Amino acid sequence: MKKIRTYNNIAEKGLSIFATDNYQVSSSTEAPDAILLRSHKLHDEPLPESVLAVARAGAGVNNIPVKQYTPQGIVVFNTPGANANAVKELVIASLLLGSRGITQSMSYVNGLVNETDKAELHKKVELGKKQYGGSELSGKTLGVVGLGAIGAKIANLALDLGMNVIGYDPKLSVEAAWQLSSRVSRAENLNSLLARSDYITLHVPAIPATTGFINEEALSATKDGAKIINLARGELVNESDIIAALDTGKISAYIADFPSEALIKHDKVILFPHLGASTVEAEENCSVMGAKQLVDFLENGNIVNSVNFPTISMERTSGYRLTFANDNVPKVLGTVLTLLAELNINVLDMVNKSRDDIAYTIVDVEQQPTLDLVEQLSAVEHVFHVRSV
Ligand SMILES: NC(=O)C1=CN([C@@H]2O[C@H](COP(=O)(O)OP(=O)(O)OC[C@H]3O[C@@H](n4cnc5c(N)ncnc54)[C@H](O)[C@@H]3O)[C@@H](O)[C@H]2O)C=CC1
Ligand SMILES: O=C(O)C(=O)COP(=O)(O)O
Repeated sequence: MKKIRTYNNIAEKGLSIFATDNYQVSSSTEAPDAILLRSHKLHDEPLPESVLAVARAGAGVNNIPVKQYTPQGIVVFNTPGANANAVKELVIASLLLGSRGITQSMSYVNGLVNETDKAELHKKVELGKKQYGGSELSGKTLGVVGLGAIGAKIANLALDLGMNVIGYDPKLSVEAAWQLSSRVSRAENLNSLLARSDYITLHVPAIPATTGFINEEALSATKDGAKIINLARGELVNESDIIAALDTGKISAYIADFPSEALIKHDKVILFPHLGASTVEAEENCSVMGAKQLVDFLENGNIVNSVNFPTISMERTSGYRLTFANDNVPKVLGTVLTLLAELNINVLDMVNKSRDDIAYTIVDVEQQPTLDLVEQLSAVEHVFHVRSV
C-alpha cells in the first residue's frame, strides 16, 4: 500500500487516480511515500524520511525547498500549463478592471442603496457615469514579463483585443516561443518594456532574480500612469516602492491576487484573494496531472515534469526495475553496470539522463533485485536513492 499525503484543496478527479486498492490518500497519513499539494509552504516543516516525491498541483514551486530536497533524491514535480487558461482569463478581467473604473463605480452605486427618491437616484447615477468613464484597451500597449505557459496565452489574446503587445523573457524556451504570435514584439530588456507599456502584466516565477524586481528603479523607468497586474507572486513587487509610485501617480493602478495589509488600504489597488488558478477546470487539470505523474514515478520510476530531476521514462520490458540517482560525475554508471555484471544480473533495457548536478538511471533487469543488491548499489560512490520498483 502506497501512501499519499495531501495539503490544500486537491480536486477529487485527480485523487481518484490513486486506486483505492493500492493507495491510501489523506491529509494526515503518516510516513507518506509522496506529497500532493498546492500553495502550502513546506519550508518550515520537517519532511518525513519516507517521502520520495512532492507534486505541486500548479505552476509555482517557491513553497517547496527544492534545493534542499534534491541531494536527498526527492523528486519535485509541477503541472506546467495546467492552470494557465484560468490565470489568462483573470488577467483579461484585470485589464478591464484597470481600464473602466468598474470596481470603483460599483462601490459608488452600492453607496446609493438608501437613496429612495427616484429622480435623485437618476441624478446621482448620471453623476457617477461622468466620474467613472474609462478608456479602451484597443490601441494601448501591453507589456508581458515572462512568456511561458501563461504569458504566451495572454500575449496572443491581447493582440485579439487590439492591443500592441511587447514581451520580455530572457530565458524563453523554444517550446514557449512556438506558442507565441509573431506579432508580439520583443523587448531587449525589462526597462525597455516598462518604458513603452500602458499595462504591464507579470508572469515569472518567484526566484532570486525576480524577487523584488519591480522596485523603485524599475518603477522610475516605467511609463507615466502605467497600470501593473501581478497574478504571479506578491514577492516580485517591492511593496513600499509600488505604494510610493501609486502615491505620486507614476503608476495609476496595481491589480494583484496577493493582498497585504498595506495594499488593502490603498485606493489605487484592486485585490483578489489568491484566485488566479481557482477554477473547476484548472483545479482538475492540476490534480489529474500531478496524480498521474506521482503514480508513474512511484510505480515505474519514470519522471515527467520535474523541476529538479531530468525527464526520463522507459516502457517496462520486464517485471523487475531498478532506479537510482547519482551525482553527475564520470564512471558511476560504468561502476554500477560492472557490479550488475559481476553478480551475473542481465540488463534488459536501460536509460540514463542528467540535469545539472544530478543523473538518474532506470535499469530493467531479468531477475528480482534482492535487498542485498539494493544495498550494494547504494554503497557505490556518488549513488543515492536506489529503488526497486
Ligand atoms: N496567481 C495564481 O494563482 C497563479 C500564479 N502563477 C505564477 O505564475 C508563474 C508563471 O507561471 P507559468 O507561466 O505557468 O510558468 P512558466 O514556467 O511556463 O513560465 C515562466 C516564464 O518566466 C520566464 N522567466 C524566468 N525568469 C525570468 C526573468 N527574470 N524575466 C523574464 N522572464 C523570466 C521563463 O523563461 C518562463 O518562460 C508561476 O511561477 C507562478 O508563480 C501560476 C499559476 C497560477
Ligand atoms: O500554480 C500556481 O503557481 C499558483 O499560484 C496557484 O496556486 P493555488 O494552487 O491556487 O494555491
